[in-house]
Amino acid sequence: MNNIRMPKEGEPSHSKATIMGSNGVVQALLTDLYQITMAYAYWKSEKMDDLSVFDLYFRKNPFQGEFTIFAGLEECVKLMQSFHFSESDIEYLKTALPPKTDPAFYDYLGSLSAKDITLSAVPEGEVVFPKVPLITITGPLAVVQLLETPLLNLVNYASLVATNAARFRMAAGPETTLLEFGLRRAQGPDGGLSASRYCYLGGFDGTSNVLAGKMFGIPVRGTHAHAFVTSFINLDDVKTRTLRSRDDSREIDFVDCCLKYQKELPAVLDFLPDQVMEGELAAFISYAMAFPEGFLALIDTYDVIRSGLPNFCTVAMALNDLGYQSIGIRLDSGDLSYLSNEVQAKFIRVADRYNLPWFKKLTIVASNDINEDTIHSLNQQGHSINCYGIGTHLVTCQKQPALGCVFKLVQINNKPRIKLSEDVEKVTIPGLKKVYRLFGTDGRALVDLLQHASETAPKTGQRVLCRHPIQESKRAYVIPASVKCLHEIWWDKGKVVNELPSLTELREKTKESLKTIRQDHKRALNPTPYKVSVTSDLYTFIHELWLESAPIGELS
Ligand SMILES: Nc1ncnc2c1ncn2[C@@H]1O[C@H](COP(=O)(O)OP(=O)(O)OP(=O)(O)O)[C@@H](O)[C@H]1O
Ligand SMILES: O=P(O)(O)OC[C@H]1O[C@H](OP(=O)(O)OP(=O)(O)O)[C@H](O)[C@@H]1O
Ligand SMILES: O=C(O)c1cccnc1
Ligand SMILES: [Mg+2]
Repeated sequence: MNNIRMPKEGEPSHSKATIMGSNGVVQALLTDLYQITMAYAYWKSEKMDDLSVFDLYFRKNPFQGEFTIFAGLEECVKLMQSFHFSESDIEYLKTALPPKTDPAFYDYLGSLSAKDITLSAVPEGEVVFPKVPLITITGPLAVVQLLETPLLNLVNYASLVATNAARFRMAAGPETTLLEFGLRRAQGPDGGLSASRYCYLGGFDGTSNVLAGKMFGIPVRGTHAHAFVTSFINLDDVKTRTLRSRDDSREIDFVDCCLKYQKELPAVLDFLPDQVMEGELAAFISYAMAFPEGFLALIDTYDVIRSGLPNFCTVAMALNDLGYQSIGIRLDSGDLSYLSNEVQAKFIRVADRYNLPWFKKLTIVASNDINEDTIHSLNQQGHSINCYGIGTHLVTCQKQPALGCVFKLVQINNKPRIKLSEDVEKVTIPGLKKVYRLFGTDGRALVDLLQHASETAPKTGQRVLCRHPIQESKRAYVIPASVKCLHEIWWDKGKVVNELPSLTELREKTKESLKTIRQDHKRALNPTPYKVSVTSDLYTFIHELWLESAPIGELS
């Protein structure tokens, strides 16, 4: 069945890592040229094996929000598994780098792998905040440098679109079905596939993208388009007229049955039979005969109230005579609040007149350029929509098309490094760190705390001073009711060392993680920023290194 239905318990039938195999485009050459030129210069200066630590993090939450969903980690770990330069990669690089490049560099490149890399990261699907290292990579400088671009590429869009999806989910509420319809508008084929995958992770229920269904086990859902309706001119276009009942006991002339209801229903629905479009009725009959168990009709091709809705009810009642319950309708234009309420009111009339309670619960799908604000506005106005089909705004993240994750060197050969900036928010937090999330007694997250890797972990019930990393006066004592170390190691010594959850598990994780975040951090309008802080020791250390690294100016 291809029509919309609620996902069944246990769907999708998704198996772990094997079918989620990394995208073939993700490979060592999917990097910026400057990573390779830097690798050459590191190699020439014999720095390539310096033990480096890089943090991947973002500085600002997207969509004027105060939270982000971390996504893309599985693909990052898979990149570690596959990272190497093939012979043909190296042949190509010989043409791209200057002719005087030392040929021994190519032998070095050919020998590289991620076997000496350690990747620690926040679990995928966790809610995360600015400045917190989402991923920390430790390993030989040249290799880690080469990983910068693909890692950022894998995390930025995945996290952005997962966050967007989570925001749509929060706007729509937990009971509304959310379907991703974005493939046609996505940024290319890979953008489309990633969108489907990470929108599901962020809380969508299904996708229209069939390849994403096959690759990732996401439930595939869909209705039909206006073309299907406009391709039928009149009832002569219905070639087969008979349909068997659901229990297979009888066969009737389905078109005649529909015409019987077309005569009967005006008394219930107040429509004029001569105003309904015959071609639309023919289209609905044909679709219903193809999918009698899953009939859902797009009713806005001509006129929702005068034609689409009466035609749907006509066909749905005829199907009911044969024991089939229809699924519902889709609206793709007009005032979605008004129209959905009108449709629901008419469904109630039919339900009451024919004593068919399920008619009150038919699915009302709304689509057409829907964004987060539209959903909030519809909620305010009142509506009867119980399913949204969302494409363009969701997958292109039109409200904010990029997340600004960066990848910064924080330590080299055990020496912490700092990158200064005129913009204090851009100053890096030096050194190998640990990240803890401190929770209150209500189970809600209070603050994230960064500290030196060597400091002892904060303890439940013990007061800890949490300082703003930059602003001296901003600090607070926190007594956590519980403490969680946010990072886990996923890749070490050439092996995946942690179980990679299935996509369904990641979706669940996202939902659970969001529950631990206070509502005021998640609200759509002017949300409260969540606090990300550092320990006193780390604060002092940052500021000492800052002063050490900033030359003193002279006024003359
Ligand atoms: N009640 C509503 N409140 C706020 N926004 C709405 C409401 N109903 C629909 N919208 C949004 O308003 C926009 C209307 O789109 P548009 O101006 O293209 O008209 P349309 O109804 O699609 O017309 P058509 O497709 O027939 O040209 C869409 O983005 C839709 O999501
Ligand atoms: O509006 P979106 O959020 O992107 O959702 C997907 C859209 O794609 C389909 O039609 P399409 O936009 O191709 O044509 P239409 O505008 O004429 O309906 C569908 O009817 C939706 O309107
Ligand atoms: O199935 C649908 O209704 C659908 C799929 C993609 C885009 N718009 C609508
Ligand atoms: Mg459209």
